[in-house]
Amino acid sequence: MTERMTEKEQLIFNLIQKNPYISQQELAEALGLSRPSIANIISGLTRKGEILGRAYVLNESQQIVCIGGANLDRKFQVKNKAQLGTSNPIQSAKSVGGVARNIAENLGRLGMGVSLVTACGTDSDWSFIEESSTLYMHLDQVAKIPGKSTGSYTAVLDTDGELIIALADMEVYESITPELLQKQDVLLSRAKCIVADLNCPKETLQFLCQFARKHDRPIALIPVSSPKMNRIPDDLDGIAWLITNRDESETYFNIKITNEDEWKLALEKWLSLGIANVVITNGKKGAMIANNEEGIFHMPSIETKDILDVTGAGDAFSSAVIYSWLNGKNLRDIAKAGAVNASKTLQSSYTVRQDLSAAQLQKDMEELS
Ligand SMILES: Nc1ncnc2c1ncn2[C@@H]1O[C@H](COP(=O)(O)OP(=O)(O)O)[C@@H](O)[C@H]1O
Ligand SMILES: O=c1[nH]cc([C@@H]2O[C@H](COP(=O)(O)O)[C@@H](O)[C@H]2O)c(=O)[nH]1
Repeated sequence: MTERMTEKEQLIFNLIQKNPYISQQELAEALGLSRPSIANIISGLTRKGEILGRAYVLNESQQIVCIGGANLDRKFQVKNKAQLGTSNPIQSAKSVGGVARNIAENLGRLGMGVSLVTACGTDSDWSFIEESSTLYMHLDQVAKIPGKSTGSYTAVLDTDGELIIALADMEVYESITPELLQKQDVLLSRAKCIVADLNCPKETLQFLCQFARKHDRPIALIPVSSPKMNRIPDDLDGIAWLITNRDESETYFNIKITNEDEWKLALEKWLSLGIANVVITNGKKGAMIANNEEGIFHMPSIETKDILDVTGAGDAFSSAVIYSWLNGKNLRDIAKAGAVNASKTLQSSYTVRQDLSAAQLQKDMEELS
């Protein structure tokens, strides 16, 4: 039988119950007792089994908060020339994807503390994503929306692996509203960096950019496809990073990038909108990176043989850029880390390379220079 609590023990017990984070000093002041007597009473409560332990409240300021898509990716590759209007024999594969989730996994594997904020259904697709992601990121802030399907991306490929059609069911991300994110204001206001993909609705991205400005937090925007470029916030002033590919920049500015001068001009256009650092990747042609202090650099792509799967190369690039920037590297090294991580990801059949770690990326950078 448990021993009864004394009157003072009961008072302290009630105060701790109301506020589990109350300090001994605060208890002492509230009850007009000395701090050592509070300590004695607390050990009495512990001995009696009324207090089981003390929780550590972690300062989450080191978290990178990734906001956006967590999809189930399905790949269907036809075995013979594709024929419309009939059934085609295929080989199928499924894996976890979604730009924000892919970046969160890359950063988690690189040893950073990461939280993913997304919306999902209460279905088996989410269980699969959760199981594959949980080792690399916190998933406590995921909003489960009953009746909605978890996001999915389905690619139908021809016999050489070229895309015939991709089908994107991303409706659930309409639930990533400013109201949903307001509930995460503590997490967001302490974030080491906010990374948002354009699966989020425009008003959410506008809210995040304003929030980042108000709380002086760096924010990186990552487009996911050309059609979603109309979600780019109207006011880009003070955005820390925008990492786009050629198509997305062409769509946004309604231009064509056919040579290095046009490529540079597009970077200058982004910088003139007030973004601090910009990247435009261009497949095999590499990437151009720029900011107002260091200028514009071209980082050629790394010659990559034995490409197994192109999915995730862009996300690997973006992740290594954010990681190297947070580690204080200069623009050239940042771009190089991006190119190296993308090249190694192309040689992996996984969307996020399974051998990625901070030490491995460092080794790859030394090998490929
Ligand atoms: N065929 C390739 N060979 C070597 N590197 C590549 C190749 N394709 C892409 N990359 C690397 O991946 C980066 C992103 O590729 P890109 O196709 O521009 O992005 P996304 O996949 O987002 O469309 C490039 O800047 C380059 O470093
Ligand atoms: O509208 C979207 N399309 C595609 C993706 C994701 O983008 C990744 C494919 O990237 P890439 O296009 O770089 O291969 C996949 O994991 C897919 O889930 C996404 O988040 N949103």
